[in-house]
Amino acid sequence: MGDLCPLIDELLEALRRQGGFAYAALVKLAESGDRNAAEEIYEMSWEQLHSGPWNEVHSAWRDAFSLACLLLSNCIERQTVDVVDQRLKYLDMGIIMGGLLFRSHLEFAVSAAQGSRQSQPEIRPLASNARRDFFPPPSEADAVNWDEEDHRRRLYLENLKDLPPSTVRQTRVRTRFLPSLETFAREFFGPGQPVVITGAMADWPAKSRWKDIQYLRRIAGNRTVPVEIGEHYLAAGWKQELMTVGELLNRICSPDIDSTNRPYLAQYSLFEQIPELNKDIVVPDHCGLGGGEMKSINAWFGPAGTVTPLHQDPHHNILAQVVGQKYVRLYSPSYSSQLYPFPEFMLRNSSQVDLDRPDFMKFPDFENLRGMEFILEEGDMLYIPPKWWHYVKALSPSFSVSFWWAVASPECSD
Ligand SMILES: O=C(O)CCC(=O)C(=O)O
Ligand SMILES: [Fe+2]
Repeated sequence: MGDLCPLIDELLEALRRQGGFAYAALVKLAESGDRNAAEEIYEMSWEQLHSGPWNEVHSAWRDAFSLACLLLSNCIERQTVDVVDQRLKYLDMGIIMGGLLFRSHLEFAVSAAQGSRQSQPEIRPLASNARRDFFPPPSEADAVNWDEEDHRRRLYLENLKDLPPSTVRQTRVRTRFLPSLETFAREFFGPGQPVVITGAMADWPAKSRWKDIQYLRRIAGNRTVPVEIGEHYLAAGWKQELMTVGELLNRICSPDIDSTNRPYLAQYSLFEQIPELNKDIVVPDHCGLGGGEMKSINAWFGPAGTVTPLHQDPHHNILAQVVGQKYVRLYSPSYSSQLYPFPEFMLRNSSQVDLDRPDFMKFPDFENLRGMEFILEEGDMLYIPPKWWHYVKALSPSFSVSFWWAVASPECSD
């Protein structure tokens, strides 16, 4: 723990400046490094982390939480049966909820813990009802032509009943097979028009690897991640839970999923936490356009039926559909007032209109609004320009990756 000392001193100084009772406990911890002190800090910082809005939690408390996780993971007795799993649990908690001060120590400890597993047998047995490959290839017999002009945009009959109703015929999105960067920039990026890019994911290792449950279990099965539970983030009863990827896979394969317990690993920086999965994806060249910077690369992984309600984001977005299919509805930002954004500041980028159960009495301007609707197929990339409203529903178990980037102009700096 020698190299931790300067960082602990830095943390102590930050907390001392903040004042409060934690300082004394941390001094004790720094001096003793014993388990009781680590537990004390864990509990104190956990309480602070949950004491108010996330962005108001002082960063020193997040760092204190990371440190406690790091120390506690080190305290797991070697004789413990699932010592690696328990260590990883603490380390992942530190990575997910903690600050950045001890991040590299946490990551190093993850590698060390995993290295020590080499000789141990494979993780957990599959749930009895789980199929090995839970993404069976679509059968032609189940498919209907979705659009006369575009036979590839098919819809699976069994899912038709679950799609959001439309009162007007929505328009199609434009589709391009492997457009050059120049074409993409001129026709879509520049004018701010969405497009489905096909054929651009052939070199993604993820395309074959992520269909295999055993692969995901092997790489990430015992890693803890934050999972959303419920219909969607605006619905009553929605919550977040920490669980391992193994547990998430069991739930995705379970026949008992309904809107109250549907899990969704949504908008999560999985590839920072698990760099091995990062090797399976390829950052699209498009994300360099505009000379700006990558804002975030997020995973979206869940069973059929996950919904992301109608909302807009401030960044350029390439949503890459790695496994499965998703139904997408898009509306231009020029229709924002007809989409009735929530008045509350925190929700102002979400529409009050529930696309699955639209209330035309309450939101009359929405009734005849024309958007785009289509199926995002496996291997497709959807470009969503900044501020375009989007609603997304998975039609099968699905794994997508979003790339958000900003251009080097004041309009998108946040
Ligand atoms: O795939 C989803 O469920 C939503 C994706 C999304 O909202 C985004 O990439 O910004
Ligand atoms: Fe979004």
